[in-house]
Amino acid sequence: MGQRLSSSRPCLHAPSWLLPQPQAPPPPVRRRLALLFAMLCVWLYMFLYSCAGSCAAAPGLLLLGSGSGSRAVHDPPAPAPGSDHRALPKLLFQTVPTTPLAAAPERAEGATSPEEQSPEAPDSPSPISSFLSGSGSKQLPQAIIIGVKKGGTRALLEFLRVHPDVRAVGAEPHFFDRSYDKGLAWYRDLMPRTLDGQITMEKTPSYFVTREAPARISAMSKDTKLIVVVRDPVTRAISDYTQTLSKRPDIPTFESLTFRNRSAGLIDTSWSAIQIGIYAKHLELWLRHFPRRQMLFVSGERLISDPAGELGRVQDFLGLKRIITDKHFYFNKTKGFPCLKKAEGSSKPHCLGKTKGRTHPDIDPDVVRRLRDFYRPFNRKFYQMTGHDFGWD
Ligand SMILES: Nc1ncnc2c1ncn2[C@@H]1O[C@H](COP(=O)(O)OS(=O)(=O)O)[C@@H](OP(=O)(O)O)[C@H]1O
Repeated sequence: MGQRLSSSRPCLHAPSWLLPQPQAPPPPVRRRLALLFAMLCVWLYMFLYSCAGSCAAAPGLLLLGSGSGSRAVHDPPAPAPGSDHRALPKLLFQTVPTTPLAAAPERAEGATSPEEQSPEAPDSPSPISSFLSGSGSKQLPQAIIIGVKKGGTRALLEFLRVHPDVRAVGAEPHFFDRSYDKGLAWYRDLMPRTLDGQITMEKTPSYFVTREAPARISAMSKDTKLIVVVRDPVTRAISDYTQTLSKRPDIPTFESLTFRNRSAGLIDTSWSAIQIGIYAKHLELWLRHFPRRQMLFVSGERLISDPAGELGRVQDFLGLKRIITDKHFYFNKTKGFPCLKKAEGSSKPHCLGKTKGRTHPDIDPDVVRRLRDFYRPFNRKFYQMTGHDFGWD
């Protein structure tokens, strides 16, 4: 273009200084402008591309949003000496009460923390992602984090959402336990839009202990992949209690709630904080509807000590490219937990909210020991059922 301009000048048969000043900037400037424009286009393209699957989390855009947004063990379970192993067979074959936790006092005040419904976990697509996913559609989830309460389910979902091929509803839908009568169309409408190749996910930790959930999820799709984040049941129970205590500071002590009869050493298995941790019993019901290969058990402890390692297993299980790696995490000393260097749809570091990673009250070591003895046979059974020793004993 620069050449054409200069070659046209002699045609005017006039000295160049007599010619009118050129309208367009000199060629190098135009070249630079063109380059700048091209770079802007590339940047814009990359921005829109990265937003297609993730801008739902960009708070500034939400207002404009239009939609809703080891070791393998094969040994037989061996009850430890002194443990309450008499309870094992009975509990394993007992049916879990209908929506058991809903009936428990802890559930009355809501199992979900405010975080579960807060904008920290938004699920509405941004205008940009809506624009780009105009061809996208809402799908029923192909994978669900079904539990366990206080296992680390929020951390797992927030970490997974970094993956461009994962779209997840932020709040807990509680469809298969509380809202099943609303129907699958209602449930699907809660989901974010997805493009081809993207996976739709949700997490509701109470599903794991809801008797009807396995059959209901299987009726939706037998192929649904199920993820369970499990954590030492004793620590889990204390975490559960800590959450309740934060809302109702007047509740009895953990120690007194633990026992039906303390001097007789009888553990109160009707207390949901205790019952949820009998993982083997709950798992039995799931295995009646789903093959084990369709379930992934994530260690809540390793999710803290090695988040990238656990996320690697989860990505493999979901058939996703391993995109989330160590590079995505840093350890935040103040929080005392791993955090994301960049949250989904943001360039800022992101730790989970203050309801995650609470300080637990000190519990009488004797009660902790008794609980460890109580859970040991159930844990062993669980290791055997899952093929993984989670190392809680
Ligand atoms: N990265 C990171 N940051 C903060 N917290 C983390 C993280 N990874 C796992 N955890 C643990 O997650 C526990 C809460 O579990 P859930 O998210 O499943 O709780 S809930 O059932 O949804 O209420 C929470 O339990 P508490 O420590 O008892 O608060 C944490 O220990």
